[in-house]
Amino acid sequence: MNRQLLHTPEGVRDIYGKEYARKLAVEELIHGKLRLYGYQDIQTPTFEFFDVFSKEIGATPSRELYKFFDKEGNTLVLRPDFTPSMARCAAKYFMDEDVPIRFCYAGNTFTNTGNLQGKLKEVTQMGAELIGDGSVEADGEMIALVVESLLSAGLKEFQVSIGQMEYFKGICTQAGLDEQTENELRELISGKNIFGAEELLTGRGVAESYCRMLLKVSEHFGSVEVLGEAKELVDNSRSLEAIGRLEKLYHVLKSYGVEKYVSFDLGMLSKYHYYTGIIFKAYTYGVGEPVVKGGRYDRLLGYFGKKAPAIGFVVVVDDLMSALERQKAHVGVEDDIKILTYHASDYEEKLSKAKALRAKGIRTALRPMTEP
Ligand SMILES: N[C@@H](Cc1c[nH]c[nH+]1)C(=O)O
Repeated sequence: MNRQLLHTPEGVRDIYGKEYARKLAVEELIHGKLRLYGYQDIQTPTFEFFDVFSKEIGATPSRELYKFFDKEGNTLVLRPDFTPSMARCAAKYFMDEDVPIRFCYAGNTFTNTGNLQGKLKEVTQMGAELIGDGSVEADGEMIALVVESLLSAGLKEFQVSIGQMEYFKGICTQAGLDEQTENELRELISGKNIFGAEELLTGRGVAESYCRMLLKVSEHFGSVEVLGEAKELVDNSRSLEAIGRLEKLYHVLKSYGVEKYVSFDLGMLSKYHYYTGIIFKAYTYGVGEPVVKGGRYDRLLGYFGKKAPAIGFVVVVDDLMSALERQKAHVGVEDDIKILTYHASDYEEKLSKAKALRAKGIRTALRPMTEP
C-alpha cells in the first residue's frame, strides 16, 4: 500500500473523535452568543475572484494566497480572510440598506505561508461583522462580544489588547512619511524591531522630534493610563482624536462591565491595511497567536461600491482549542454511544430497539456481530 496516501500535506490536518466533538461544542457556544447579540448567519463561498483580495484591498499579500484558474481563465482564490468577502457580500445585497446590518459566520480560511513554526494553513474562524454603524458604541459592542464569546467557550484568563491605527497614522502624516516608509515602519514596529525602525527613520531623514514620537508608539501599552501618556506626546488632531475615541470606548466597556479584560497597545498595527480605526487582538496563555483578531474598516465597503463604516472580528477556533486544551479548560462533551449488536436472526428486534432508543434521544448505533 502507498503509505503516502494516508498523509495530509503540511499545514492541514484531520480532526476527529473527541477533539472534533469539543471543537463543534465550542463553536456552538460562541455561535449562541453571536446570535444573542442579534447577528444573523451568512455563508459566502470558499473561493472568490482574485480581485476581492487584491493589493488595493489591503488584505493578505498575493504570495500567501492559494490561487487557481477556472475554465474561463479567471483567477480564483481560496479565501485567506473573511472580511473582504463580507464587505463584498454586504455591498452586493444590502447596497441601499441604511440601518446597521449584523452578520455572523463560520468557515475555514487558507493561507499559503511557509512551513515555519508548524502553523496551520487551513484554520476555522468564526466571526461577526457590524456594518453601517460607525459609532464608538459599536466598537464597544464588538469588544464586549469578544469577551463574552471567549468566556462562553470556557476561557477564563485572557486579555483583549486594543490599538488605534489613526494614532500612528496621524504622526506619520505630520512627519511627512511617504506610503512606503509608513508601511515599512508599520512592519518594524509591529514586530517590536525598534532598532530597525530607528535606522529606517534616520536613513530617510525624518526630523528628530517625529522620530522620537514614532519610536515611542511601541511603548504605549498597558492599562488605561497609557492613553493619557500617549496624548501628552502628540499635538496633531488625528492622533488626539484617536486617543479621545479610545477614552470614550473605555467608558462604554465599563458600562458593559468588561473593562478588566481590556488593555491598550498603540504600537499594535495589523498586517491588514484595510483597518481605519480601532484594531484589537485577544491573547491568552498556551498559544503564541491571538485567539481573536479584529478592527474597524470604514473604507473597505467603498471599494465594492457601498459607502458604509464597519467593524468586526474573528475567533480563530483552532488556536482557541489549543489554548483551552493547554489550560485544561475544555468543554465537556457527551460521547456515549450505545452499541447494539445483532445477528441476522435478531436484526428486526434490534432495529426496533434502536429506533426506540433514538426516539428517546439516546445515541445508538447498530453493529453486526462478528463471528469469532
Ligand atoms: N479578518 C480579520 C479579522 C476581522 C474580521 N472583521 C474585521 N476584522 C483577520 O483575519 O484578522
